[in-house]
Amino acid sequence: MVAPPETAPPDNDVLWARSLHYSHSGSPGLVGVSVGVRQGEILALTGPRGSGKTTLLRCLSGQLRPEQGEVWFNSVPVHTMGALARERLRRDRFGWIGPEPQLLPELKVWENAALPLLLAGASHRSAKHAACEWLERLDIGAFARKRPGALNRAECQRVALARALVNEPAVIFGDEPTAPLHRAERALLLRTLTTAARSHGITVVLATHDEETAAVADRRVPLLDGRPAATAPAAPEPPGPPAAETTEGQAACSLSA
Ligand SMILES: Nc1ncnc2c1ncn2[C@@H]1O[C@H](COP(=O)(O)OP(=O)(O)OP(=O)(O)O)[C@@H](O)[C@H]1O
Repeated sequence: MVAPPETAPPDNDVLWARSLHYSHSGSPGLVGVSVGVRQGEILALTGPRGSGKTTLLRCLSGQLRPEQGEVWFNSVPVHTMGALARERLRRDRFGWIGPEPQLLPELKVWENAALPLLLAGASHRSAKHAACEWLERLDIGAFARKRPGALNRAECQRVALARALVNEPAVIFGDEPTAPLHRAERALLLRTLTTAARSHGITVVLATHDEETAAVADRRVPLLDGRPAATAPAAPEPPGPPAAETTEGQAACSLSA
């Protein structure tokens, strides 16, 4: 009998990553990040620009293979999978919503929303049915037969959300999903995403530097310079600024932490 690997993830973590390292053409993106995400949890990866949130999200979702470390989805080791298997995993079990909707302009709205199902080989009829149901739930059913060009930015982002939800994924990854939206649109998208996730038991991992977006999460994992913020090396002491500047600097630090 083959002994289970020593590093197998805890049972209640749907995603689990250990000691991830990744560099972009030699410059460090992730430096030893570990994180576990529980079933049904909404987790926010927070931190300033360039702190490694997107790189971590892409490693967790199988888009990037870490140079070192492990990523597990349930009991499946994602870090040892080949490109094709990771592609299938992403298509069948994961949903993705990025800062731009990235809809195909030549396809109708429902076809855009149905893409993961159509690519997985679902019948045209069942894919259309599922896509239209999600578009209705997200209050954009009326646009199903239009092209994306007829929709505004917030409506397009909701189509992207329908596409992320259409295969009822185990995990949705959101990379700054509210970035292109105004305040009211942002709140609506977040409410829609969290309601859909809670009602369908979908786990959500959000990368964001927006406080309002992070506030919907059950838990936050702050990153800094590609590391968990708590373990990032402290910045060198600046040479003694005037008292007023020190106060301002401290306020800026506490906002970005
Ligand atoms: N394709 C790339 N080529 C080179 N360096 C990259 C690339 N992508 C990311 N990096 C670098 O890796 C580090 C982490 O970037 P990453 O995009 O993961 O951070 P982030 O926290 O998501 O930032 P942002 O909010 O700006 O997207 C940064 O220093 C960034 O400049």
